[in-house]
Amino acid sequence: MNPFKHARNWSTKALPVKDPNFGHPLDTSHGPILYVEDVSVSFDGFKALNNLNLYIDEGELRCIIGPNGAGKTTMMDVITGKTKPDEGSIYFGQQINLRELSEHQIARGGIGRKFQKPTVFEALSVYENLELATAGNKKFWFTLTRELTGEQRDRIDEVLHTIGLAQSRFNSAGNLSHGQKQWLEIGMLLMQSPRVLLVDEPVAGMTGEETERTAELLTSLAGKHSVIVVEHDMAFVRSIARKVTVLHQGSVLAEGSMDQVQSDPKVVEVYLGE
Ligand SMILES: Nc1ncnc2c1ncn2[C@@H]1O[C@H](COP(=O)(O)OP(=O)(O)OP(=O)(O)O)[C@@H](O)[C@H]1O
Repeated sequence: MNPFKHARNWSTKALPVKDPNFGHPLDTSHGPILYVEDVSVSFDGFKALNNLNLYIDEGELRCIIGPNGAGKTTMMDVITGKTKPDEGSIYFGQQINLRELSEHQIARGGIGRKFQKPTVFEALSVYENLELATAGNKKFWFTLTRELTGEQRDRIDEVLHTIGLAQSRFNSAGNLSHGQKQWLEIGMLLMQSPRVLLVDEPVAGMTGEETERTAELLTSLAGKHSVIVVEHDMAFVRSIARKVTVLHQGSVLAEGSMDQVQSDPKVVEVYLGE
C-alpha cells in the first residue's frame, strides 16, 4: 500500500471549534472524510486497537466486520471521542483533529453514532422524537415548547419519508416495532445532518422484512453521508457491502469487496471459517 496515498496536509494544526460545523467547511478534497492512523488503545496493557489504520471516503458505505473482541466497538469509541487513543491520529476531513475534541463536540460537529439498542422516547410520538432531535440534545422541555421553523418542519417531513415512518408520525414511539424504533433513532441522528454515521449492529433482532428495509435505508443514506456499519450478520453485510474492512486483534486484517475478503485465507482462518 502506498503510505502517502491518503496523506493529509500534516503541517495543519487543529482548528478551534466555534460552532457545530467547526466554523469552516470540512476539507475532504483528498477523498477521505475520516482518517484513523496508527491508532492504538490499551486497557490494562491489553491492546484493544493495535496500530489501526482506516480511511473512510466521503459518501461511502463501509462495513466493518470481525470476530468478537476484534476491536470494532473500541474503534467506534475512538472515532466518537468516547475513548481517547494512547497513540495515533484521528482526523475529520484534513484539518479537524478529533483527538482534541470531546464526545459532545464530535457529535455536534457531524459524526453521529447509532448504538445497538434504540433509545427513543417511548412516551412521545414519532414526530416529537424528531422534533427533539432538532435541538441537538434531549432537553425536551425547551424543545417541545418552542415553535419549529418552517425549515425544521420540512426537514422532519423529509426525514420521516427517508426512514419510512411518514404514516406513523403521530404514533407513540413506544408502539413501534423494534425495527421501526431503530429507523426512528437513525432519523433522530439525521436531524443533525451528520457527515458521518456510525451504525452498530443495525439489524440485530429485526425481522427479515425489517432487515431488508434497513439495507435499503442505509444504502440510500450513502452518498449524502458516509456510513460505517458494524455488523455480525454476514447475509446483511453481503446485501449492502461495497467495501468491507475485517478487523482482527485491533488491526485491519483485510479490506476489499465481500468476495475478496471472504476468499482471503487469513480471514477464513480467523473469522469466517469459525
Ligand atoms: N473498557 C475496557 N476495559 C478492558 N478491556 C476492554 C474494554 N473495552 C474493550 N476491552 C477489550 O478490548 C477488546 C476489544 O473489544 P471491543 O468491544 O472493541 O471488540 P468488538 O470487536 O466490538 O467485539 P464484539 O463483536 O464482541 O462487540 C476485547 O478483548 C475487550 O474485552
